Amino acid sequence: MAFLELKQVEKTFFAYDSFTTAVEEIDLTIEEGEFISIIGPSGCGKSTLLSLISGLLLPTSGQILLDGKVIQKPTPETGYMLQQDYLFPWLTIKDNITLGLKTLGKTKQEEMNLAFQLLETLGLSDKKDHYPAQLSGGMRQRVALVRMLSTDPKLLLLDEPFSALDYQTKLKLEDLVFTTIRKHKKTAILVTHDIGEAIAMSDRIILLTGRPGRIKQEFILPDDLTVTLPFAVRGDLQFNPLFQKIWKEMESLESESQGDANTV
Ligand SMILES: Nc1ncnc2c1ncn2[C@@H]1O[C@H](COP(=O)(O)OP(=O)(O)OP(=O)(O)O)[C@@H](O)[C@H]1O
Repeated sequence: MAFLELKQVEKTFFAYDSFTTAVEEIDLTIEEGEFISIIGPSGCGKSTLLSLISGLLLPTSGQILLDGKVIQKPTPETGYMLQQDYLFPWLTIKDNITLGLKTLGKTKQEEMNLAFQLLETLGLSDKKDHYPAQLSGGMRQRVALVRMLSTDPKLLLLDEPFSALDYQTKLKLEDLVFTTIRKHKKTAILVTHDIGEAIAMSDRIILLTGRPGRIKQEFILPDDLTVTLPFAVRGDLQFNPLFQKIWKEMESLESESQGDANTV
């Protein structure tokens, strides 16, 4: 049985006099421990696909199964990390990272240990009594990473988590997120506009067509790159040819993209 399975998934958004099919005919299987990136032209349904996998949205047709069970609503089995950190400004870092645990009724010290261990590993233990506004953008995203992992979800959904950061911080955080996710043997799906980031971080890249997004092509990364830190992958001899190959495919898709919503 596959860890995560998408079967003929379609999502259409209906408005009063129009409809938009964001994704269609999505068949995808992801094994436990895999790191997948989803790339594609702007508006092709990448975020919609993550929302469907998270259970925040339901498919119009088709099915999504996690560990053989149909996903029908958001559950603690799935963690989400977004471009914005959405930390609560009135809570300290400690309270922000333990909020999810408290919501699940996990308030014992041993149930909170993972959160505090992660805070330490990510160099933030001296910030636990600070408020989000006192932290830099990179630190806040590290807190968001801790918050996502502290409830020990099986599946991690990363929706452009580095895109609001400056380039240097982004590269450092890529390494940190990669190491943390691999160390905890999590399955992760990253949505990104950055082909380089997809190559540097994943085992496999899924390229979607323009809207409605369908799977156009899969790129399986060479084994040696998948165990190399993202920053070092960017300097590897295999990086540029891979980048060029995917870039060419992306470029051909940009020109094929459809316009806006269809009118009923
Ligand atoms: N809640 C919604 N209601 C109506 N249409 C929506 C909704 N969410 C997304 N869409 C539409 O679905 C399509 C796909 O949007 P989505 O945000 O998933 O694409 P994306 O690939 O993540 O975009 P980008 O690359 O620009 O971040 C777009 O045409 C968008 O306008």
